[in-house]
Amino acid sequence: MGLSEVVPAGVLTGDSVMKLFSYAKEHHFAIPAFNVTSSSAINAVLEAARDAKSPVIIQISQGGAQFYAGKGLNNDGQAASILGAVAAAHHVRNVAKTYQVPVVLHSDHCAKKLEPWFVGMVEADEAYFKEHGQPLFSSHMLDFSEESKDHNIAACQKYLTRMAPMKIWLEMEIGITGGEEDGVDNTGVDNAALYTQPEDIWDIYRQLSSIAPHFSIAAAFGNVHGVYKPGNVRLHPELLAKHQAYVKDKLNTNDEHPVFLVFHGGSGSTKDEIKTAVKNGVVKMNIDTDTQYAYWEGILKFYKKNESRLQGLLDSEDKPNKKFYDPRVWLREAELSMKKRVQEAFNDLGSANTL
Ligand SMILES: O=C(CO)COP(=O)(O)O
Ligand SMILES: O=C[C@H](O)COP(=O)(O)O
Ligand SMILES: [Zn+2]
Ligand SMILES: [Zn+2]
Repeated sequence: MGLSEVVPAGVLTGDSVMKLFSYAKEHHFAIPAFNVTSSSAINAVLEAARDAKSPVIIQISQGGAQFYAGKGLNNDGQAASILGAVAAAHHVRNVAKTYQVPVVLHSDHCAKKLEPWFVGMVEADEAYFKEHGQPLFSSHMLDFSEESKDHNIAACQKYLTRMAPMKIWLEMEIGITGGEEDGVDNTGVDNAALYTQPEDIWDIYRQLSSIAPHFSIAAAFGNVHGVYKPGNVRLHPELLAKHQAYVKDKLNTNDEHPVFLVFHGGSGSTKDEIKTAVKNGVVKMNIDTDTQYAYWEGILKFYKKNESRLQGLLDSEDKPNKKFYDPRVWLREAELSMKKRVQEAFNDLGSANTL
């Protein structure tokens, strides 16, 4: 049975999200999550998913959401980031069905200082739920990994309880993703925090599963946002096996992978690292840096190829250059280049041809 018989096309919510992640775990593949900052990037991701016959996760960060609404807007109280996230969500909802792929619509890292952004999105979910019987988003990430473990878990419990009636998925982070995210600079963080312990996973699993089953854990195994010189990042996805075994033992279940795990900092990872992570129950891998670069590279190549036609309104023979500087032309090159990198991720994670 293909995935298209299990979940519908378009934005998934509630039980469908659980069905998708369970199906992925059962069939040993994961779904890539791409950060987007514009409708152009969203369309590129959807086009790639359609052509690769893959489900896909589209996610927006707080900064990405602010950009989506417009950097010219005031972001006091996260107003622009809330507005942008809602606008992006509506764009995805409006077009996803026509691309005929199942889409998980997700919001990325939300540190404590950005909490009003999270609350604003949940309010939008509640309003949408009142009208349509389902939330606006499929899932949200709450990233209180900078706080104490108890504080982190308590915050997740609070929001999971609020989201449970709408069956919104919650992704939480424990341990720390190195590098940078939304102005949180984790470049100098203590090494031990980059690797989560199995006991921590169990504490989280125990305390969240008592509220609702719709949650996943982004456990740190050396992950870093961004791409660095080879050798600088030490990823240990094999550690994830220990988490699964520990929870399996505590639960006394036959399920080899009781925990839904998330892989942050997917860019620059080797095919082997990705394979090992998926083998150990990772169902979602985030990719931003590599697709950002791919998008840019499309423009770079286009510019180099057509440099002489991109210097003014008219060329040296006074012929119009309109066909070269029209944003639909060079942004399309960006989209096609991004599409290629997105499709590479479907292949790496095994989600291609699962529909
Ligand atoms: O984890 C990510 C977004 O949350 C993406 O990380 P990369 O930019 O390293 O791919
Ligand atoms: O958290 C990491 C993602 O790559 C989002 O990045 P951003 O905060 O620069 O939008
Ligand atoms: Zn984080
Ligand atoms: Zn991340």
